[in-house]
Amino acid sequence: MLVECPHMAETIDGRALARSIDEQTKAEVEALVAAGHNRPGLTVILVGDDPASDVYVRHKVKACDRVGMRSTEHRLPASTTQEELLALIDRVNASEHVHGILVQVPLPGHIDERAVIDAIDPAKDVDGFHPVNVGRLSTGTGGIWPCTPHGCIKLLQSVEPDVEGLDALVIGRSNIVGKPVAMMLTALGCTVTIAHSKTRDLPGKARQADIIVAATGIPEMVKGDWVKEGAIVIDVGITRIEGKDGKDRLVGDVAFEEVQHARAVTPVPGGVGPMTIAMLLANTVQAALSG
Ligand SMILES: NC(=O)C1=CN([C@@H]2O[C@H](COP(=O)(O)OP(=O)(O)OC[C@H]3O[C@@H](n4cnc5c(N)ncnc54)[C@H](OP(=O)(O)O)[C@@H]3O)[C@@H](O)[C@H]2O)C=CC1
Ligand SMILES: Nc1nc(=O)c2c([nH]1)NC[C@@H]1CN(c3ccc(C(=O)N[C@@H](CCC(=O)O)C(=O)O)cc3)C=[N+]21
Repeated sequence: MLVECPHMAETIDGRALARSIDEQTKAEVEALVAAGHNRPGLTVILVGDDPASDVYVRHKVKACDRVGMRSTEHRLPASTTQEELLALIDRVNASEHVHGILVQVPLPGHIDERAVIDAIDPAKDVDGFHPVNVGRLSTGTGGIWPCTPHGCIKLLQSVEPDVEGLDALVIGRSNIVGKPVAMMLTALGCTVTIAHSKTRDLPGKARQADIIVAATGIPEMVKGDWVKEGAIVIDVGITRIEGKDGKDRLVGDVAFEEVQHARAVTPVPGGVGPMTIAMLLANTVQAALSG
């Protein structure tokens, strides 16, 4: 008997794409070292003992090893003062072995995140959060691009290299994901709508979109009937919830099973997350090359 196979969306493999970017990064690291440069190095600063941040920091340090980069970790107690943190940033700004600096966010409440980001040398700001890099992205004048949004764009372009003229909906307007990804899509020629918690008729707006980037942190908020047939869906959200078996599992902002009429969709885990780390390493090599 012939069974009609229902149309399935392509699941975009973020791990595979991250691996291929890592290979390129590794080759660039070795080329720099062969040319007599200091081995590219990343410093990760973690304040406090947030377990989720701890996992990410360990992932980052392991990833540095894989591509032959130096990595240093600074784990500071939650009681660290802003002055102490700023003094550490001054030191790593000045170190010739450190090409990239990442201060894990969120920071404890008594530390002013803005002041900390502003203190990082923009040339070493591999998160792309410093106002100089934000300004460079928004004016199309280079700079270091933030990792998660850049990873989203690479995933999108792996299915559709030419997005000019397409309608894109970005859900979320944070400085680290929503705003910069909207800026990148605009630069590529998309017509971009930025939605957030005050947006009216979000499902209606989503149905118009050729591209949806969901970055809210609300598990499975993007339902099947929000997504137009043939759209491309990039799921940035990561929420840890307790599964039916009592074990933790990660869910995205998109109801993955319901959007199989899309052209392509990124999974969680295995989509944007691994790409974020690959772009961090790529940014560190970029910083080492220009330093
Ligand atoms: N894969 C990765 O590498 C990364 C994943 N993440 C994940 O991405 C998600 C977003 O992160 P981040 O941008 O930092 O989060 P923020 O909490 O800073 O921003 C969330 C955004 O979603 C909007 N929002 C909240 N509720 C709704 C709603 N009901 N309808 C529409 N919009 C809504 C908010 O709107 P408003 O501004 O009006 O409040 C806000 O703009 C999180 O799950 C986070 O864990 C983040 C970074 C990296
Ligand atoms: N200064 C700063 N820069 C950041 O880039 C930054 C940050 N602070 N704070 C926290 C968020 C979150 N983030 C992630 C990175 C990798 C995965 C990742 O690798 N995720 C895997 C799963 C990992 C797991 O199993 O937990 C995946 O989606 O497949 C997820 C999330 C970076 N962030």
